[in-house]
Amino acid sequence: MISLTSVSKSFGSGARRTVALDNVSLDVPEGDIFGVVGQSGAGKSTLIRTVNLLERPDSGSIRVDGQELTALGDNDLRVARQGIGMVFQHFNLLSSRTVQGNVEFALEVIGVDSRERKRRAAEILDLVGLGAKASSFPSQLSGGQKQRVGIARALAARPRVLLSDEATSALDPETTRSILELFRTINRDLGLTVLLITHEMDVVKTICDSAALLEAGQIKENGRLVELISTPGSRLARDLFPLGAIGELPGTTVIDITFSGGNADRPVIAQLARDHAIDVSILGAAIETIAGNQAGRTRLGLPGDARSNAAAIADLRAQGLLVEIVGGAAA
Ligand SMILES: Nc1ncnc2c1ncn2[C@@H]1O[C@H](COP(=O)(O)OP(=O)(O)OP(=O)(O)O)[C@@H](O)[C@H]1O
Repeated sequence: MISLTSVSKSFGSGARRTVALDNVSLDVPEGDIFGVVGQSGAGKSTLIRTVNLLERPDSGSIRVDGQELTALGDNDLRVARQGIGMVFQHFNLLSSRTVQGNVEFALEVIGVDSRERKRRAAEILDLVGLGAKASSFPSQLSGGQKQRVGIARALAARPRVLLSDEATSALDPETTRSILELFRTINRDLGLTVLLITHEMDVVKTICDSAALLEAGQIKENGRLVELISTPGSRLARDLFPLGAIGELPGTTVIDITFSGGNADRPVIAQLARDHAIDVSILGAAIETIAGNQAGRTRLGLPGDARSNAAAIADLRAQGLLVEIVGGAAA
């Protein structure tokens, strides 16, 4: 649905040149909720702004819903942008207009007539749960309600794609959850493809089907969450199940076991004790529901070095479990 191919963008020139996007290629499948994560300055905002050409890339191609946007003239681009809604961190509402007026404004600028504007705005405000606030002004709303107006406005032109630029970053955890649920509803009921950027792993964990890790303008990892969590060494997977630092454990091999889907309920500890006579220490555990599936990571301490635990580790791997040796006694 969204395809970025070899997209690069830099700002400034000479010694002051900053490369914000460095040869980025990314495919967001239709109907997906796709999260791009990265630290401050990684290039997330620049990336999402290139998708509707709010930021024009220096090179590369951008296809949305089958259309090559960089090849379009101004008029065609204006029409194509109607298919791409955008939600912002700071809502960007018009303070002099009511809630209804803010949503209608999005339709006014694309030439929808007054009666149809009213009808559609009322329908969308109901969808986002703000029907009762139609005649309030933004200053009379909570942060979460303001963001619902932002979402209603983004949906007004009936887009096929929704871009979210840190939409929940200014909201408290409970409000964040309700807005993320709204994204999920919109995605499911309207079939919208959602591309969001965030610096919060919790957002990815809660609603994303797929994610990409952006670092210094480059995509370092990218894929469906269910696949990433069973990819050895995945940093995204590690961030989804943070188990903290590994302390000093003399004479112990430390392993992380990742469970997902069908193997989430294996009694591995009992089995290690029974089949290999190992006294296992549990050093940490994180269980989450990722993309609708239960998944988790358990950190175990096994007495002895990696070589003396080789048979037990091979046994776990033979059962299809992802086992990573993350620390421990030298062989
Ligand atoms: N208009 C601009 N002029 C100059 N430099 C810019 C501009 N926009 C972004 N940059 C630079 O490009 C890099 C990427 O910025 P960007 O805002 O895309 O990162 P980000 O990951 O969204 O960061 P944050 O999470 O802090 O918003 C940064 O080094 C930033 O300073």
